[in-house]
Amino acid sequence: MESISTSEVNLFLERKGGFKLDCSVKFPTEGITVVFGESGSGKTTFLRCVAGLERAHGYVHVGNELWQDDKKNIFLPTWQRQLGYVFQESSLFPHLSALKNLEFAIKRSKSPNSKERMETAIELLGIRTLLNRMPSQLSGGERQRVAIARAVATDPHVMLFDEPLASLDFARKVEILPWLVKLKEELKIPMLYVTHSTNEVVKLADHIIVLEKGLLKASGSLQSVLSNVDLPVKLEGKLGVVLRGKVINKDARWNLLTVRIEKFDITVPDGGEGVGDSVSLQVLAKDVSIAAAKPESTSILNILPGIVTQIRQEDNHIDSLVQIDCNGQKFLSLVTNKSLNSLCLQEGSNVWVQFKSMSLSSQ
Ligand SMILES: Nc1ncnc2c1ncn2[C@@H]1O[C@H](COP(=O)(O)OP(=O)(O)OP(=O)(O)O)[C@@H](O)[C@H]1O
Repeated sequence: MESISTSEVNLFLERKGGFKLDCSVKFPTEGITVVFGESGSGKTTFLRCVAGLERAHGYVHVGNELWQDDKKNIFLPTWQRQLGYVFQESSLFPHLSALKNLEFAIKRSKSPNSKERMETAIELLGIRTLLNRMPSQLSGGERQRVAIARAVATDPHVMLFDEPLASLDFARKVEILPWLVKLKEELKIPMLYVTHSTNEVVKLADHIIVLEKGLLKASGSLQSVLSNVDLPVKLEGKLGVVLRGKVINKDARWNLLTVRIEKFDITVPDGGEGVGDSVSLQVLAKDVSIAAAKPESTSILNILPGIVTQIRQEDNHIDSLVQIDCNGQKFLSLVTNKSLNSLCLQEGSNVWVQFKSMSLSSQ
């Protein structure tokens, strides 16, 4: 089949209870596309319709897979869709060891390379030492890693995750996130990932689909959606952007890290990461301030030159949301209209952006 660079999903469904899903969206064929929204916004319904577990009207073309096209009378049942589905609960067979769970899954898959695939899955999720254990002998996080490996072992062309970390405590979530990052880097297949967790969005999302009451509120790259001042998407009620970079230096004296974000470096508190580690950082609009001239003798460690690219007045008539471009990286800053006026800020103004290192959380 011809290779395409964009996936496209158009879904329309109306439930008796009054819920309506009406969403037409495109997203990339690689990386993690997070489906984000409040409880009841239709995230799980969206995923189930993509998988064919529930039937909506529309069109489902993910990666190179055409699974539904109502105009051409195409609707593949779920078992004919080469997908891996990971649920909130691990759903492992309790009477089978981790290994037997994997073997059971590959027996049912159509992949000719199933043995190789299983090896890859075991490696990718780091579960070799867990293979002989029964699910009851695994921690919640380990169970979920085995469940993800089981899905990967079936040689899926698309991975679908429905809040896979929701039933885990914070420590287990933190433990499993790096495995998901590794999975996305190695597998290079489309992954749709349902969550309402800010931490998971910050850490995993390349692209984001935001649903609100069954309707598409926003979609695009994580950067473009979070830095949009016209239709701001809040994570846990907070506006801000996400920076991704690599640790390039550890300053043991002050317990600080230098993180390289493409074309500039920032300083953040040392959370135990090593040089070379990838980190994701959320920078909240309320923690970013703007100066018209380069601040001297300041306690703020992160100071970057930038250009004001957009300004939008907030409804409260007190603040404005300002978008600043710092060498290709967009920031948002919430400033009072009074400051906006006294600094004579307008689109195109050259400014200095500053944010405290302590306002960042590396993960
Ligand atoms: N099987 C079902 N039958 C009828 N209504 C359902 C069913 N499943 C979900 N709904 C309803 O459909 C709407 C969307 O639910 P959905 O589970 O897709 O939302 P969600 O964003 O995934 O929510 P959550 O984050 O709480 O899981 C809700 O109003 C829900 O009550």
